[in-house]
Amino acid sequence: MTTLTLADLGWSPRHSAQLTDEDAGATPARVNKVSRSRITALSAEGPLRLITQGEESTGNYVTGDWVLADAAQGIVLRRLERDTLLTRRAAGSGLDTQLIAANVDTLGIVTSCNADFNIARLERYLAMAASAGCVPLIILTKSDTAEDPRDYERRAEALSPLASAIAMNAKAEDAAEVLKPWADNGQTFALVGSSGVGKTTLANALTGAEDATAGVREDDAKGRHTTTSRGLAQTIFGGWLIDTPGMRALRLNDAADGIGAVFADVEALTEQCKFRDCAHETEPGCAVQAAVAAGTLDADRVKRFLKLVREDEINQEASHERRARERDFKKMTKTVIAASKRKRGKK
Ligand SMILES: Nc1nc2c(ncn2[C@@H]2O[C@H](COP(=O)(O)OP(=O)(O)OP(=O)(O)O)[C@@H](O)[C@H]2O)c(=O)[nH]1
Ligand SMILES: [Zn+2]
Repeated sequence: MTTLTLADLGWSPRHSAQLTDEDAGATPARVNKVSRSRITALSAEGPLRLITQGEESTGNYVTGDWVLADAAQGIVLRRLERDTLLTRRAAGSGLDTQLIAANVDTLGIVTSCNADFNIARLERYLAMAASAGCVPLIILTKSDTAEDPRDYERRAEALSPLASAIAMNAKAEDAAEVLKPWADNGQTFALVGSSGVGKTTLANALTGAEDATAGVREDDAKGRHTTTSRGLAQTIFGGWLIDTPGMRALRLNDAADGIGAVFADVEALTEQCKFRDCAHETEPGCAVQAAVAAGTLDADRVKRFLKLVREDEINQEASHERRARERDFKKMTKTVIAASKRKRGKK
C-alpha cells in the first residue's frame, strides 16, 4: 500500500481536537481488523500490528476505530471518540452488544428494484443507520431489470425525510462512479442488505477488486465470498469501504432513537395522546389513530412503526433478562468456588 496521510485515512479536525499534550509522540491509527489477541491498523507510518495494554480486551475495538498507538512498542494507548457506531445484538454469547463498525459516514442500504424491495425492511435499516449516527443512502440495484426504476426511488424517499435513494445497475461500467460522492477522499462507507442484492458487486466495483461474484460463488461450498473478511478496504476514489462478516447480519439494537428519527411525524403525534402510556391502538384520545381516521397518516405506516417499537423493546427486555441471568450465574459460580475451597480446606 502506498503511503497514506491521516486525511486519507479519514482524520478530521474533530480528531485533532481530542489530542492533549500527553498524546505527543503517539501515532494516530485507523483500526483495520481485530482478532482476539491483536489489532491491525493503518497509519501515516504504515500498517501497524498492535496489542492492547495490560488486561484490556481487543473486543473494545472495532474496524474503523481511531486509536492512538505507541508505534515502536506496538501497543494501543487509547481510542478516540467515535462519530458513529454500528452494533448488533449478539446471539447466544454472554455479551449483549457486539461492535460491528465504527466511524462509518454513510451506510449504503442495498435493496433491488424487484421483490427484495420491502418498505418495512428499509425502515428497519433506516432506523439502524439513524441510531448508529450514519447518513443513510438507499441503493436500489438491478435498475436494468425494472420497468420504472424512478418509481422505486420515489417510494424509497417517501419513507422518511432522512432517506435519499438512487436506482442503479451495480454491474454497469459506471457503478463505482455513481457512488463516488459517498466514497471518496477519506470518507467511510459500508453496505448492508439482504443476500443477493448486489453488495459484493458494488464492493468490488468500489475497491477495484476482481469480480469475485462470478466464479468464487460456485467454488465456495458455503456460498461465501473471499471478500467478506476484508475489514477496511480503500476505494478507488480514496475513501474507505468497511466490509466485515458482522455487517451482513445487522439487526436492530437499541434503536429507539433511530426509530424516532425515521418516524418523526408519528412520534410527534404520540406526544399528543391523552394517555402517557397510550399503545396507539384502540385507546380513547389517541392522536395517532385520530390522524389515521382523519386521513393525514397512513394506517400501514403506523402499524410498521408500532411493530418496530415492539421489536426494539423485546430486544431490550431480552438483554435485561440476559444480564440478570449472567449476574445469577456469577453468583452461582462464586458460591460453588467458595464451597469447593472450603472442601479443599478440610482435606
Ligand atoms: N442485472 C443485474 N444483476 C445484478 C445487479 N447487482 C447484482 N447483480 C447480480 O446479482 C447476483 C448477486 O449479487 P452479489 O453482489 O453477489 O449480491 P450480495 O448482496 O453480495 O449477496 P450476498 O453475498 O449473498 O450477501 C450476482 O449474480 C450479480 O451479478 C444489477 O444491478 N443488475
Ligand atoms: Zn396514542
